[in-house]
Order: sequence, then C-alpha cells, then structure tokens
Amino acid sequence: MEYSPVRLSPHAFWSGPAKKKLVLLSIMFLVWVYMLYSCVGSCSTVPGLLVDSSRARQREAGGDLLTNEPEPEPDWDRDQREQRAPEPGTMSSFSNGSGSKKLPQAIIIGVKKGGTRALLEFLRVHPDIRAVGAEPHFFDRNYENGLDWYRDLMPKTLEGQITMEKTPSYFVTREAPARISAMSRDTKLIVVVRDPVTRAISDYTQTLSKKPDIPSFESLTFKNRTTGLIDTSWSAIQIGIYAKHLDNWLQYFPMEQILFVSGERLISDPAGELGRVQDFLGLKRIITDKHFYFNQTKGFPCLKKAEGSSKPHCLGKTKGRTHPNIDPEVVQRLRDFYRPFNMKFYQMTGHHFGWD
Ligand SMILES: Nc1ncnc2c1ncn2[C@@H]1O[C@H](COP(=O)(O)OS(=O)(=O)O)[C@@H](OP(=O)(O)O)[C@H]1O
Repeated sequence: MEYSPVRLSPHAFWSGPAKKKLVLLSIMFLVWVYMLYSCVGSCSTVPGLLVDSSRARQREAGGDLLTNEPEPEPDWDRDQREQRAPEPGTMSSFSNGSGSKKLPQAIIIGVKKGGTRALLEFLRVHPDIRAVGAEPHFFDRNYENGLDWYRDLMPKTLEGQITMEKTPSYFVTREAPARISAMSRDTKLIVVVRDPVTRAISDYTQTLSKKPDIPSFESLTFKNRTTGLIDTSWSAIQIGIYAKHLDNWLQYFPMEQILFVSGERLISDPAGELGRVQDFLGLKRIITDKHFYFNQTKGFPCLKKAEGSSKPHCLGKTKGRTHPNIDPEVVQRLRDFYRPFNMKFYQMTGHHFGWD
C-alpha cells in the first residue's frame, strides 16, 4: 500500500516527522517576523530618514534652513548620499539612533566665502564630531525661536562626541558674541579667514551667479571712482575688515577660545589645517593627509571617503567658482585699503596670514 499521510491517525501525525517539520517551520516563521520587526525599528534611525524629518521641521521653521545661507548651497552630493542607507562599515559614524541632542560645543562662525563648508565637511569625517549640515542661523536670524529649537536641530551625540554647526554670518553679527556667550561661555569658536580681496570677489561672484544684472565689481567697490573712495558699506567689502569684527568677539571671548584657520592653507594643505583644528577641539588627530586627494578637474582637495560613504567626495559646484576678471588697479586699490586692517588682524591673532 502506498504511503499516504491522510490515512495516518491524528496521533501518528503529531508524533511523527511531520511534527518536527511543523515545529521547525514555526520557529523559522517566528525568526522571520522578529527580523522584520527589528528592521522596521532600526530603519527609523537611518540618517537619510532623519535628514528628511529634520528638513520637514526646517520647512515648518520658516524654510531658510533648507538653503545653506548665505549661499543657498544645496550640496546635492551630500543630500543624495544621506538618503541612501549607510554602506557597510560606515555605521559607527552614522549610528545616531542613540545618544541625545546637545547644544553645540564648537561653532564655525565665519567668514562667509572663507572655506567654511570645506572645513565642516572635512571635520565630519571625525568619529567624535557630529554636525548639522545646513546653516541654522540661530544667533542672527532665528534667535527668537529659543535654545530648545536650536538644540532640536542638532544631531544626536554619544558621550565624548562634539556637536558642531557652521553659520558664517555670525562673525559679522553684532549680537552673536553676547548670545553665544549666554548659551555657554565655553563654546569654542572657529573662524576660517581668507584674503579679504579674494573673499570680496568670491562674495560678488556668488551674487552675480544669482543676479546676473548687478553692476560690475569695480563700480560697487567705490563710493566715487574718481576720488577712489571705497564703499565700506558694501557687505562684500565690510566683511573683510576682520580686525574690526574680531574686536567685537573679544569683548566676550578670550583669544584662546578662538581658532583662526587659513582659508588658503585649507586648500594647499588641508590635513595640516585639520590637524590644528583637531588639537583645538581636544580630539585625537584622526583626519590626516590619508583622507585627502587633489582632484584635478575640481582644482581642489577632496575627500577620499566622505562621512557615511566609501566613495570620493568633492564639494558641489557652488564651491570653487571661476571668478570674473577684475581690473588690476581696483584690486591694488583694495589691497591698499585692507593692508592696515590686515596688519592689525595679524597682530591681534599673532598669526601672519600672508595676504600682502
Ligand atoms: N576643498 C574645497 N573645495 C571647494 N572649495 C573650497 C575647498 N576648500 C576651500 N574652498 C573654498 O571655499 C569657498 C567657499 O567658502 P564657504 O564654504 O565658506 O562659502 S559660504 O560662505 O558657505 O557660501 C570657495 O570659494 P570660491 O572659490 O570663490 O567659490 C572655495 O575657494
């Protein structure tokens, strides 16, 4: 007679090999359900989703955090990268499911067009640094939202990790030093400075890219071209008077709490400048020259592996724009204008930046 399970009595069924199979299947099903459940739980901590939710918050908060003011710098490369699940081996720098949001202990406060984005992107490679990508503009434009709002923008950090943000307009905001000091007198401040003449041209180039009809750099530079009087009320000129702005910060912070990074050296020797920054932040020198390569097409140093990725990463196309040619006489006039302020700045910081 042929073997047929149908013919087996219920007792024979529950005590035979079929029982073993059923138990095994049930266990497998339970394991599968458990794995599915854990995946749903952990997926909510994938940074891409966090970025999206913080973006939603930013939109609710008025929208200007979406743009990377002063430059609406979308940094699309990063956005796309962060919306993907982290690649294997990169979880540690991304594992922000645990920990808590803290107010920043260190802030890149300036200067606009100094190289602040490059510095922040490079610093984010460090496992002990967690930074918010967009510029919060808390101490200039969003102060009335309060510290809880500001803290909520920050990524979660674990014990020993440093929370950071960058908003280059703080350096020239009169109220910023008092406000940051009121948050914490221990906040470490970082200023990326760049030759004020090149910085002014870079600033102008950015505006020109958005408003192609603006007057020429030369005509905006002077109050009166014939007398050669410089228009110091033009923000592109005003921002570069570093000594004046620094005076304001020194009313609230000792010099030892402010680190000046050379925007020029950040390009020619990124690892060297990053070494100084890591020392200043009290961190192990983890970011070294092994992290960088010079990208010939971009004309700038780029990361061999950006945070959360195993792929090389250069900054977006709003960084490293081609500047228009400026009348050399005007450039010279600006050099003469800035010289005394630069000298004062070198004296104050004890650092010769070599802009003359
Ligand atoms: N590695 C790397 N890649 C690309 N660009 C780099 C880099 N390091 C420094 N820079 C210089 O950064 C300048 C932009 O400065 P910021 O990021 O501070 O600009 S902003 O204030 O946030 O708009 C930008 O100015 P422009 O060259 O005038 O575009 C760059 O010269």
